[in-house]
Amino acid sequence: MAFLAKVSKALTIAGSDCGGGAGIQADLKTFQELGAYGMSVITAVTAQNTLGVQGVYPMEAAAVIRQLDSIGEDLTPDAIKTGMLFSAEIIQAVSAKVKQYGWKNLVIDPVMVAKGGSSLLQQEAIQSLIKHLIPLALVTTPNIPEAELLTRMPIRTLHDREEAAKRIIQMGSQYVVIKGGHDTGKDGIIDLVYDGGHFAYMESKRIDTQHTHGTGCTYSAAVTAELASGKTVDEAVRTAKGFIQAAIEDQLSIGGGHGPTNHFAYQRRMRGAATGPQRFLQ
Ligand SMILES: Nc1ncnc2c1ncn2[C@@H]1O[C@H](COP(=O)(O)OP(=O)(O)O)[C@@H](O)[C@H]1O
Ligand SMILES: Cc1ncc(COP(=O)(O)OP(=O)(O)O)c(N)n1
Repeated sequence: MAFLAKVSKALTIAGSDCGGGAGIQADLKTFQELGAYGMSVITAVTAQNTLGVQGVYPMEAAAVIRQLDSIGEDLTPDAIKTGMLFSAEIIQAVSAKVKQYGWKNLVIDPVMVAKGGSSLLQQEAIQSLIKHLIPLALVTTPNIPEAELLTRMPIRTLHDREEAAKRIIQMGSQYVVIKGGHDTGKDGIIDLVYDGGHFAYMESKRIDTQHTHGTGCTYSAAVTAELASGKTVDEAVRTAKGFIQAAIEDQLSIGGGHGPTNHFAYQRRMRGAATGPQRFLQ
C-alpha cells in the first residue's frame, strides 16, 4: 500500500501580483519553502512589477465566496492568512466563511497601500476590517502606516507603537506585531510583538536596499506556515523574522525598480548555501 505523507496546510486569501514579488505569489513561495502545502483564494488580480502597480482588478465577492467554499467543503487549512482584501464586501465574506468553517490560526496582514502608493484597500473598508475580521485574528501584522490608520493615532515613538498595539488587541486580535520597516530614522529595525500581557521587541539590523517589494506579505506568510505546522506564535514570529531577514539580505537581480525579496535564501542558508537555484545564476 502506498504511504500517504501528512503535511501541514496553509491558505492565503489575497491578491495576485503577476510580477511574483508580493501577494499570492509571495505567500505560496514562502509556504513551500517552510514546508507547508499552499492553497490560495484570489481576491483581486493586480498588474504590477518592480516599477509599480499598473492595474487593480477586484474579483466579484461571489467568486471569492465560491473559492472559500471549495476550500471549506474539502480541505481544512491548519492556518490562514489574509492580505489584500480590497473591499468591505470581500472582508465580510471572508469573515463569514472563517466563522462558518471554524478556521483557526488566522493571521491578518492588513494590506492597504503598496510601497509605490497604489491603494489596495478601499478607504471605507478599514472599519469593516476592524469590525469583522480583526476580532477573529490570532495575529495581526500591520506596518507602521497601517497601524496608524487602524488606530487613528500618529506613531512616532516606540511608546506610541505600544499604545497602538494595545488598541489593536482591544479590537479583538490575540497578538499583534507592529513591524518596524517604515521607521527609517534608525540603523536597526524593531518589530514589536504584543499579546495583551507583555511587549517583546525583535531587533535586527536595517539592510540598505531598495529590494523590499513584498516584505510584509512574505513575513506574514512565514508566520502562517509556521503556525500551520503547530508552532506557537512566539516561535512563528521569530522564524518569520529570520526568513525575511535572509530574504532581504541575499538580494536577487530582478527587474529595474524595487525588486522582490529572495524566497530561496532562508532554506539555502539552512542547507549550507552550496546548493539552490541561485547557483545557476552566478
Ligand atoms: N530594510 C530592511 N532591513 C531589514 N529588515 C527589513 C527591512 N525592511 C523591512 N524589514 C522587515 O520586513 C518585515 C516587513 O516590514 P515592513 O516594511 O514594516 O512591512 P511592509 O512590507 O508590510 O510595509 C519586518 O519584519 C521588517 O522588520
Ligand atoms: C497583490 C498585492 N498584495 C499586497 C501587496 C503589498 O505588499 P507588501 O508586502 O506590503 O509590499 P509592497 O508591495 O508594499 O512593497 C502588493 N504590492 N500586492
